[in-house]
Amino acid sequence: MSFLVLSFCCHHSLHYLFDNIVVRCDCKKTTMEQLSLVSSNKIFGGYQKVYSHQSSELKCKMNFSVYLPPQAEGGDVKLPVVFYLSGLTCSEQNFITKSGFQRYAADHGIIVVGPDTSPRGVKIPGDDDSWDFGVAAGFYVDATKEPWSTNYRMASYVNKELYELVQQAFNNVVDPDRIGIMGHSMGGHGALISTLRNPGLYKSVSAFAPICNPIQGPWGAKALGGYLGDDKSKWVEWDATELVKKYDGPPLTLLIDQGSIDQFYVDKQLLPENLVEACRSVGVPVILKLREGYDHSYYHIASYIGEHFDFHAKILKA
Ligand SMILES: N[C@@H](CCC(=O)N[C@@H](CS)C(=O)NCC(=O)O)C(=O)O
Repeated sequence: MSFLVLSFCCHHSLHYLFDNIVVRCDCKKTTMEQLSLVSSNKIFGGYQKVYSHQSSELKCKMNFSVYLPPQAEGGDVKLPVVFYLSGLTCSEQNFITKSGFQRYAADHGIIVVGPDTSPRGVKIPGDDDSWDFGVAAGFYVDATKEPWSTNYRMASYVNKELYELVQQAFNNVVDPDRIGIMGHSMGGHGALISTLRNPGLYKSVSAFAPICNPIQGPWGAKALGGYLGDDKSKWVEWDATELVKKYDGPPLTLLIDQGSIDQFYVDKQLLPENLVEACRSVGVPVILKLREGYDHSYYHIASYIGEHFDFHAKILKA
């Protein structure tokens, strides 16, 4: 069973232009010399690399992955970039070792960047007590509640620090006007809120089994309460279903991919139908693919990652 929902709207936002100018003026330049190469492996003609760097937003050392497709060799052509945000319990490794995305990134000539899922090694009491909060569960928000607010700033890390770093360190091959984002589960939600909160920053967005309406599910309530405090009026600012109702940026189509027997979908942690309903109510185009028999794992992602690269390539003109 699969179904498709499409509707259309067209908005423009001056905020985006203004925000972009502020972001670009506000940063220190990052060069390759400030990155340490952790690993480099040739795959499908390109190179899967992992770097580490000292993050100013998270105040700790972080790993991130970069796939440079064969088209990046020589450095004389500017390529699109797609960020990939992973889910709970993941590091930058899961996607690069399990999804097989490199075949499609190489076909289309797309650079792919994957951050870790939380600050690492900062040792906040209780940060590794559970798998759905703290370490490997940063939820791509900026925490405002102590003791998390100093380090747990994954939204600013991804959308400002890493976004700028990639453009600066790989400036010979990155086209700053063709940047998209995708993710899985917690990271699928991260991709959605990063796009909806920063209109125009990402030109294309897709998600596998995303948490779509975290204020309505147990994972979301635990994370948003923990990182933002008890005031639920603050939670809605980080909820994709709530944010889409207020979206006022460049035209966007959301691609959501959901396995039908995913335990977290069945348990109503993900709630994609709520997002589709919200998109419908405001005329934001959304495609929901329900994949019969697929679960929450990387077997689902590996099976459809090629379709997601086709989707991003079409929008980013790769
Ligand atoms: N640890 C959880 C599952 C966590 C989980 O499924 N994580 C997903 C993202 S939400 C994942 O990508 N796991 C890593 C992997 O499959 O490589 C459990 O035991 O129920």
